[in-house]
Amino acid sequence: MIQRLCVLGVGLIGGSLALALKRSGAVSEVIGYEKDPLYRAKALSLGIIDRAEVCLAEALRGAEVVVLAVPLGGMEGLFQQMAPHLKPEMVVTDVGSVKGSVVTAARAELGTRIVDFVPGHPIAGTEKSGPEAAFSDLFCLHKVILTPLPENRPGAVETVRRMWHQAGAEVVEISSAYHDQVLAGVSHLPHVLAFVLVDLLAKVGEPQDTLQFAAGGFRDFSRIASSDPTVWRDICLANREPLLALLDHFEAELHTVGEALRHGDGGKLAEIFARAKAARDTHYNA
Ligand SMILES: NC(=O)C1=CN([C@@H]2O[C@H](COP(=O)(O)OP(=O)(O)OC[C@H]3O[C@@H](n4cnc5c(N)ncnc54)[C@H](O)[C@@H]3O)[C@@H](O)[C@H]2O)C=CC1
Ligand SMILES: O=C(O)C(=O)Cc1ccc(O)cc1
Repeated sequence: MIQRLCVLGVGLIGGSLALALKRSGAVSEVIGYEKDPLYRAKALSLGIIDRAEVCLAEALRGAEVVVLAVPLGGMEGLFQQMAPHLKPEMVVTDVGSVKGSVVTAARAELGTRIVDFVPGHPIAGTEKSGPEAAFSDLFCLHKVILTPLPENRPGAVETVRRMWHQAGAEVVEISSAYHDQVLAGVSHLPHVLAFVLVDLLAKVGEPQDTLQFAAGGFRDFSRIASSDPTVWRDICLANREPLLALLDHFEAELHTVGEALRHGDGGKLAEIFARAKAARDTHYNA
């Protein structure tokens, strides 16, 4: 049982974690540190947090576990501001979608307290944001990736592992470098593609005219283009190297498709489409 949890950034992910832990009885009290006054009030009225603090030192006081749940661009500043207020045995974790940049910032700012910072990333979310979008089931049966550091105190890793387990998630551990490479492919590039396609369609015609003719496939593919632009700007910048490498690769593959179309090469198109269908079916329909 966590006696006091401090959530920095009470939006979709921070809010959902607080609700999940409250529902399972895994936390006694949740303190919220949230920069947006409207979100602060909403999180209180929805019962996501028990107390809102506008002073970071006050928010951290007496917390057993601190969770950074702000967009990636805000992580380094928070590490810097929180460092003087961290007490021994206070466990700190984050939910950022990129791990290398968060680990670099934590190492730069936390000094010896790095032993109790355990990087994390729930592989669950939606295209919505803010406390009103939070719900207690979000992490049920979803994976949470931890990328523990060699410096970590084993007890700190165990505390974070137990917290996510109590929120309903399955916890796995991998390295932060591998995490960032894999997530560039299964999450970051797909979001970029969805944003770019919807932007392109919006530029060439009035969306209300053209989207009325879209079927379910377009709705499925484009849903993530409704995600928060700040959150996604930060993710792309934080993971720019793996994302750029993959984008180059993707451009080359698109060029191959373009050439096949230009030459009426149906065999090539069918070969690519069949390989993709087999890979997806094997994973989802197994
Ligand atoms: N959206 C998603 O589906 C997922 C997001 N993540 C990660 O979770 C983190 C949060 O994302 P969301 O919950 O989606 O965003 P969100 O926009 O719903 O929540 C972020 C909250 O942090 C607050 N905030 C921003 N800067 C702050 C600061 N310096 N101090 C205090 N509060 C601050 C915002 O006002 C907002 O309420 C991001 O790092 C993102 O990469 C991880 C998994 C899934
Ligand atoms: O909306 C969706 O389906 C997502 O893909 C949510 C999501 C967004 C960011 C993450 O780091 C993890 C999951």
